[in-house]
Amino acid sequence: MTSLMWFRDDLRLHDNQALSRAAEAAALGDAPLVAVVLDEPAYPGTRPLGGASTWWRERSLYALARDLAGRGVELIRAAGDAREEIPRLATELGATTVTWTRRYHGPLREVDATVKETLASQGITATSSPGFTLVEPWEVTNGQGQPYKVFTPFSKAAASQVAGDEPEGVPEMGASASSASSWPKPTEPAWAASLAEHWTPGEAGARERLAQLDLANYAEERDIPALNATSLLSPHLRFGEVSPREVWFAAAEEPEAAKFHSELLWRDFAWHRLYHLPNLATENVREKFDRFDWSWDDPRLKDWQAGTTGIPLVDAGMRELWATGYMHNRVRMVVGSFLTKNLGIHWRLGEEWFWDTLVDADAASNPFNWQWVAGCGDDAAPFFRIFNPETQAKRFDPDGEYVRRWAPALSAPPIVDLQESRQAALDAYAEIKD
Ligand SMILES: Cc1cc2nc3c(=O)[nH]c(=O)nc-3n(C[C@H](O)[C@H](O)[C@H](O)COP(=O)(O)OP(=O)(O)OC[C@H]3O[C@@H](n4cnc5c(N)ncnc54)[C@H](O)[C@@H]3O)c2cc1C
Repeated sequence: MTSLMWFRDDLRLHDNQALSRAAEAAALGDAPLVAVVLDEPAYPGTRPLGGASTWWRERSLYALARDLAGRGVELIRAAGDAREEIPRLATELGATTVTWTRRYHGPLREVDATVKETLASQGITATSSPGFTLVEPWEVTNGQGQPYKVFTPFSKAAASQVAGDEPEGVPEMGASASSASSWPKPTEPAWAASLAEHWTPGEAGARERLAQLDLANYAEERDIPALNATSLLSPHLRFGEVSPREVWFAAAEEPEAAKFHSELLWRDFAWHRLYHLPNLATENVREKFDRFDWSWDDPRLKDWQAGTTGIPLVDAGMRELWATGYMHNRVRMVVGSFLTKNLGIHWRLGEEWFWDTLVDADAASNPFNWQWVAGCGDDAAPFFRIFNPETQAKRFDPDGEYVRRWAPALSAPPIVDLQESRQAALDAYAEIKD
């Protein structure tokens, strides 16, 4: 008789509703609580984690295994298709219940539904809990019962539903003694050495960031990339090392929480859209963009990736990304606009590079924001809004501090003329405009 907790993108002990339910089931049945993580294959319609995310996950799992061992709970690691592995493990461990936090991408929902059915056929109860988003994606609908396509009405409806109940603490897990974790320490690939200087993956690192949350100047300074004015919580939220609900409540204590709450709701909106559009990473939301003449084989993609375009703000952003696995949001918009409009390269190639290199790469926020920048998403920036990187630099990095930090010496001349390429993009758009 065992209660099995299956950890996925919820690598935390605090405010983990699934873990609390699993611990309750263990206490009720006077049974041990056992935890498992599964290295799953890429199912059709999903893709393997990128390099930076894999780096992060390994460290986060190491931290989780230690935290659980400190409470006497073993974290088991297994690999394979969840539809076979979870029922097999549950039987092997004599589990009567299996508990997990819900995931919202269509192909994974199908996997989870099959796991649930198979467990039920074996007489094992499967329980799923919310917690990855602030509100369940299907619970926010407009007056006609339809999903939202526009952020502002979505955010109003979602904000009114954010649960009023306080985040939960760490559940009592019933074990009398802590044990040493035998989880192997992850090896540090040479390419990732600089990532380790910037981040502490795992719940302790997430809680430290949360404790530092200071929103006093957030609304005015969040767009200035040289300042550390944003929370830097995105990778911690991506891996569920802190719950969005806990972040929401912590922010509510701060002055001027509204702007920050609205950013958290953008995350929920991206998941709302992915829930309803499972092919968000591969298909233009607005179909007329299927006729747009984006390039798939422009050699300048390599300059963009390497931060050698000769455009200072773009190069600084791409180098920040390579060095840290992160890029400031304002600069993400600038490099995205530059790639898709000035260089005319397909947004999917930019999205794939971000997928591989961002520590916060997530299946909803990344394609959603790329489609937003490229102009082909719902509620996207209009295509003709082409960011001029020089004007953006004057406005948001007036002293050049951010550019000096990441791209102090620029050798190459610009690979594209900003004015000419802007006009070419507008002309290409006129062809598909209707
Ligand atoms: C082209 C592009 C790609 C992006 N890819 C990702 C991605 O893969 N993963 C990701 O988490 N964010 C992505 N973003 C959104 C945003 O850039 C990051 O969430 C933000 O920079 C994270 O920094 P922070 O935690 O300090 O943000 P804060 O300003 O402190 O915001 C708090 C939280 O709100 C959420 N948030 C803020 N802005 C957005 C947004 N535009 N969309 C969705 N959620 C948001 C994040 O969870 C963030 O941690 C992308 C933006 C662009 C323009």
